Amino acid sequence: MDRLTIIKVGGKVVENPDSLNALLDQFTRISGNKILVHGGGRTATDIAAKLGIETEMVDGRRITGKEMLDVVTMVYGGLVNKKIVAGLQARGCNAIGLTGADLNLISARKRPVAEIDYGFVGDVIDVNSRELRMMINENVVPVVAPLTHDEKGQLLNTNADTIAAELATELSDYFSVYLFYCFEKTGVLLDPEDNSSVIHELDMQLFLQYQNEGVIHAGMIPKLDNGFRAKRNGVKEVLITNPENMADGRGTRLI
Ligand SMILES: Nc1ncnc2c1ncn2[C@@H]1O[C@H](COP(=O)(O)OP(=O)(O)O)[C@@H](O)[C@H]1O
Ligand SMILES: CC(=O)N[C@@H](CCC(=O)OP(=O)(O)O)C(=O)O
Repeated sequence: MDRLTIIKVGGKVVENPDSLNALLDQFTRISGNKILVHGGGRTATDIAAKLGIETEMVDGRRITGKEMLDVVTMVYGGLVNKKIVAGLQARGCNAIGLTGADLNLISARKRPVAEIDYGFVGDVIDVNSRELRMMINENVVPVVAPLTHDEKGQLLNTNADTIAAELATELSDYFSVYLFYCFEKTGVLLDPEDNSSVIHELDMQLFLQYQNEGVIHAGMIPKLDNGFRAKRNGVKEVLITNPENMADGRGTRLI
């Protein structure tokens, strides 16, 4: 099977022009089939605040009311996605920006209300990769925003780490998929303040242990849950890394 590299880039890298440029430089250098999935949570929070809309996160997921859904649609589907596409085109990389609604790429259902009402947050039901594969085979580079739809006209907000894991899993029927979660630190760290304390290999048992000890917390927990799920479901390699180290395969490898 041919290799496919999927890079997911997080909000802290995206919001800073220098780190975004570094990421786009590295991404352009990756040879062969590739997809970029982006977040942008921090940009959405900033723009929502400017509009007087408060952000509330629960377990790394944004409570997405009607107004917040409009903000994330504009920020992820518009501002962030198109900035990245233009940046890649400037580097000679023939990118196309997509949400999960485009080409019916990712359908989802609104998360049922339990103890918490997440609002317009979508849990992925299906990934339709047919047209995506046609594009990849034509050397077009998809840039995917963290928005899904319910096939009845409702857009939904879905975590970008989840989008990357779902795409990687679906595409592993057709490609040998390498999934890189790229964020602002060098990998999963023993000490979150020390970039030299990278855990080079992480298995499920160690993940649970570090989670219990509080070494791994916050946004890193859902990221690793997604990464391990992708690995269990056929993705060849999952690496947690940063823009500088991703090309060399340095960071935390899930085993
Ligand atoms: N052990 C750890 N190593 C590295 N980061 C960690 C760790 N535990 C918690 N984190 C936190 O997880 C965050 C990454 O998760 P998140 O903000 O969701 O990333 P992204 O921007 O890619 O969506 C880091 O910014 C860091 O604060
Ligand atoms: C449901 C949900 O939480 N969606 C995320 C989607 C963006 C995202 O995941 O961005 P990062 O990768 O930058 O964190 C959010 O709105 O924050």
